[in-house]
Amino acid sequence: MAGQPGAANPSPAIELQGISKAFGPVQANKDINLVVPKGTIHGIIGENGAGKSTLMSILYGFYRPDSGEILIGGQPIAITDSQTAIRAGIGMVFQHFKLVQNFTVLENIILGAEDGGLLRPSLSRARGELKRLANEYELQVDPDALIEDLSVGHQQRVEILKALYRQADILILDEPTGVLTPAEADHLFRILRGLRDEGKTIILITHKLREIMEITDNVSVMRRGEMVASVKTSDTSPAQLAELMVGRKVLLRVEKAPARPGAPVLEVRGLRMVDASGVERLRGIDLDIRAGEVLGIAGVAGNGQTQLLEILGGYPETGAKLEGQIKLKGQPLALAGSDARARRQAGIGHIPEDRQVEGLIMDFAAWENVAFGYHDAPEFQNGMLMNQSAIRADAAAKMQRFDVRPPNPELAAKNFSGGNQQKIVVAREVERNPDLLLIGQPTRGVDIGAIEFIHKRLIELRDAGKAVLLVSVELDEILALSDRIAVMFDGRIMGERLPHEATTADLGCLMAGVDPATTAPEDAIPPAAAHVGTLPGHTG
Ligand SMILES: Nc1ncnc2c1ncn2[C@@H]1O[C@H](COP(=O)(O)OP(=O)(O)OP(=O)(O)O)[C@@H](O)[C@H]1O
Repeated sequence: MAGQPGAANPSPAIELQGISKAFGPVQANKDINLVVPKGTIHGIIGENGAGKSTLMSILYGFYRPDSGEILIGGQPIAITDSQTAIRAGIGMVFQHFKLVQNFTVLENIILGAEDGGLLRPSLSRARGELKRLANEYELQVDPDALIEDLSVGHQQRVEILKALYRQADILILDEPTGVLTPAEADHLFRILRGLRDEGKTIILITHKLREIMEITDNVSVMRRGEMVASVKTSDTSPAQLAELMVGRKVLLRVEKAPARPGAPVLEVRGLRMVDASGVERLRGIDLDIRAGEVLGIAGVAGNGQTQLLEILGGYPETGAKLEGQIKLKGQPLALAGSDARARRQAGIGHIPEDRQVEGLIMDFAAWENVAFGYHDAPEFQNGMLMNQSAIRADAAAKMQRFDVRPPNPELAAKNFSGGNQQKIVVAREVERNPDLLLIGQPTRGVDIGAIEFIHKRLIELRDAGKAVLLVSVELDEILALSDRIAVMFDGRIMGERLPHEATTADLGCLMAGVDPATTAPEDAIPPAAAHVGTLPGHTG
């Protein structure tokens, strides 16, 4: 193991000694040692399933370690539950927020703080304190807004405020930028730097090496349950970190030959959608994708991309009104009354943006999820019955090929790490060889080794003459995979570019609703677009 950064510091903020934790046969953490000096930002990276979330859950009192010791500020402490962690000054911002959706911001912030006997605030004192924290840390949010009405970026602010309200000195953030726009990610980083500069200690779990290089002081690498290195960020490089994580060299770019587009596979004309509350989400979309090409749709989340994928995939939002035409290989597809099953049978595969809600049934075993939507395929039938052993064998083979870890088809989907859940969905859809693959945020929460793998599979599908519609908020990913790029803004396609002629500034303008081709140069770059050039990504 490389030298522990700051090991000479007499009382680091956090010290973990020999932490181990098993879940049945899976050794999620194995004899982990970690030292995090006070007042630093410490990155933790590692492949999906490496054990990062387990380690942080131990620190936050969700799991008890099987063995090992935790020291906070030099003092040994038994963190038996999250109230103990909170009292020890630890705050956690989860990947999937833990806020009560139909409570207000203020209610969420004080919720739980009083049970711990930490603070017994009157509502007006709490409101005053919240205002002070929000101003001090640039975390403005309306205290009376309901959580369900806030954007994900603002919900995350509430999570951070909640930790600060409980006087956290140590803040753990698990994949905080996965759901943020580039501008929101920049803002978050400014806040984290500010917190560090006033002496708080921050642990950041991320798969994005660019973020590690940009914001952390030290970085620790986990592989298969073990801590394999802890280094000063300025002494390392993305390529070295990638190799430490995966145990081999990783291509940090996509290799592909020029596309050879064939006949049109998908033709969309004048697609409009008004949602159940009367908001027009799609305002007349026209697009074409040919066999053998990837059309990338760039855009800030929330500009209609989700609705487009859902409509094409056959499950528009309940109560939505639709208009327009969709043709698949020249055949019109019904807009009304369509369903996901019919679309699959017609040759459309779909990897939805939110794997936990739409891609998987979390309580079902992996083998059931690998067959999900395809269980009536002839090879899975045994007369009138489902051939469960064929489905299990098929799932095991696909999980093996996609390197899902652990490769255990009997494990419930919820017990796989986030990235491995995504691999299960990708394996299911890609291996069906659809004529058209719809794919939303394919690599959200996925480690670099798996990104390399998923990108390769998508290009192979393209090279086998299939059409791919890729929606991603990661501009790096759009630029690396697409043969053509369309930018969506406010329910419309703002413009189309070829990847070699697209610049991030140009795409950023389109993403902010300005077409530089039709706008005077001095007006061309709106402030929101200026952040796009610093989009956090994986390549160094
Ligand atoms: N409650 C559980 N029951 C069974 N196995 C579990 C449980 N929680 C985690 N695991 C397993 O422990 C291992 C470590 O998982 P963990 O979630 O800590 O990984 P991670 O590094 O955070 O991954 P990711 O980057 O995908 O979020 C994985 O093999 C996972 O399947």
